Amino acid sequence: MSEIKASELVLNPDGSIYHLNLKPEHIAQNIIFVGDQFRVQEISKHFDVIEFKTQKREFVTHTGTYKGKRISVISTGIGPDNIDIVFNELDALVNIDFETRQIKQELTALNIIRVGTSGSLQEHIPVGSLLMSVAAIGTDNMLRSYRSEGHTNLAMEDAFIQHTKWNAIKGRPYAIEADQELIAKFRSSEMHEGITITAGGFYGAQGRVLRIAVEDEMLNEKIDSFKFDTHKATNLEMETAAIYGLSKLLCHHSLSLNAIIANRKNGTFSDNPYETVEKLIIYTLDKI
Ligand SMILES: O=P(O)(O)O[C@H]1O[C@H](CO)[C@@H](O)[C@H]1O
Ligand SMILES: O=c1cc[nH]c(=O)[nH]1
Repeated sequence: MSEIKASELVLNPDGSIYHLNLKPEHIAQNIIFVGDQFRVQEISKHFDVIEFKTQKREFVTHTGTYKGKRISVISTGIGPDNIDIVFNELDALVNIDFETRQIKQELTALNIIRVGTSGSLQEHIPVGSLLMSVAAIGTDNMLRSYRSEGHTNLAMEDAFIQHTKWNAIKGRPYAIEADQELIAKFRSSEMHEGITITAGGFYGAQGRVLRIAVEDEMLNEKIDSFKFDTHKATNLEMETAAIYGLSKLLCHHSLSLNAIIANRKNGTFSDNPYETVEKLIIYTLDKI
């Protein structure tokens, strides 16, 4: 096997991976992703001990233990393009030997839980709710750079395209399920469940109009009435489908949990988003 070149697997002078600034020994097998870098400390403040901290750009990592369980919390920043960076670098940390620059014979699967914020599309899921993404549909195209055939749910993609009369100029949405064992572990009566729509932007891509007209002004209403099997499309955010897609391609286990801070149906935004995020953090740490 030929070695992966310096231009492809980029390491810093100290041997850490390029953007995340991490070496293999710095990360746990259980990982929590957050978007906002300041949310990392809101999670690690609950740890018994923090053994390691680092930051480069928006990528902050704290590794420690919570009730004896080793966990790393990593901020991804905003959007699927950032997930591409974080996911590939995390996978390299566990599955590529940095000395030989070869893929390891024995691969490690990470458990990744996203603790994110999101906007609900449904009247019955108000701000302040918690929601688990049982599946996600990405409208951002990030996964389409990879050979994703055979990994995505074609039937769900087709149903979504048909239901929304999706304009092909925006690319083909990709649909992926969450890890079934993690769904079972995190399920409870406190948690709504639904299909999350991951957008490549906060404004036009989520149907928000300030000064520029959107390509399809009815899109959110069409998404709001989309149902596949037993689940409805419930919420919009910017990372989940990308996480599920790369997890599937690289054989990791992922689940995305959402603190609902906006309700697009009735036009409301939470007065106290941090309270809902804190509720989700406690919920996650107690189940992980
Ligand atoms: O709160 P985080 O985790 O960043 O998640 C949501 O908030 C950001 C937009 O404000 C996007 O990243 C979206 O997915
Ligand atoms: O509406 C929302 C709220 C949070 N994050 C998003 O991406 N969209």
